Amino acid sequence: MSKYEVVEKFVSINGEGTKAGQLAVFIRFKGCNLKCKYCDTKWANEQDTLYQPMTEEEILDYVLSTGVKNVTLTGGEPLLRDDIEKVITALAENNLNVEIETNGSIFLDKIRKLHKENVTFTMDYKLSCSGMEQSMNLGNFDILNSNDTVKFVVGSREDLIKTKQIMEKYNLYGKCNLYISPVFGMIEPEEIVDFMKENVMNDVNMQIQLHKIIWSPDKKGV
Ligand SMILES: C[S@@+](CC[C@H](N)C(=O)[O-])C[C@H]1O[C@@H](n2cnc3c(N)ncnc32)[C@H](O)[C@@H]1O
Ligand SMILES: Nc1nc2[nH]cc(C(=O)O)c2c(=O)[nH]1
Ligand code: SF4
Ligand SMILES: [Mg+2]
Repeated sequence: MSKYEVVEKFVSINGEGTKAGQLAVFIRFKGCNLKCKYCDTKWANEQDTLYQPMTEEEILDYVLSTGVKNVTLTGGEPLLRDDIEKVITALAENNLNVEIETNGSIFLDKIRKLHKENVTFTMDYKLSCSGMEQSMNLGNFDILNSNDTVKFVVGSREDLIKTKQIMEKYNLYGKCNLYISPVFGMIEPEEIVDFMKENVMNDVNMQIQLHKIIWSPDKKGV
């Protein structure tokens, strides 16, 4: 049985997305194929970062031991491993709500074809401030459904303008949950609200990462 490189596992309040404010178990996997300029988890992607090798069974046992029904697979980039579907299937078959935080560069078709209703994507669309926009797999917009989320992490007005353009170009309003999130400390949340009001952006959610308010913004394990 293959082992997955888990850099941290913890229970916290989900600070982001449609389940923000709810308890969730986090499994953070090592390594990423992108290098977003703003990444708040760079440490998880360094070659020499320590990790706990865990089988899918050990991951499942840990999640079940917490009694928490929401689980977020994140990283780093959780979908880097070809066999990650074994972890996803094991969790989904135990009636857990499985959220996959993914960076938008990996085609989601294979995981969607598992046909698990309780597996949802929270997919970033990387904007200019990340420096990774060219890595986006635009085919994913045809795969996402109303249970999924596209998250736009914005660091500037330019990013906000592009966000609106992408939402319109790919007709995302009403198709899936839409979230705009500030790059922490890089843009005032008020600027996002003003932009949403200026453009009457109905059906869009503005978020602030709750865990960076509850704890110190760079605290691990929360
Ligand atoms: C650390 S990433 C891991 C999952 C995946 N690699 C991705 O980027 O979606 C989890 C989420 O944190 C967001 N994030 C990373 N650094 C951030 C920052 N400095 N401010 C706000 N959000 C940030 C990412 O955009 C992503 O939505
Ligand atoms: N509390 C908390 N909620 C989160 N939601 C998504 C996270 C992530 O890093 O993917 C995250 C995180 O790092 N902490
Ligand atoms: S894709 Fe996610 S983990 Fe990778 S560098 Fe960007 S924010 Fe960090
Ligand atoms: Mg995080």
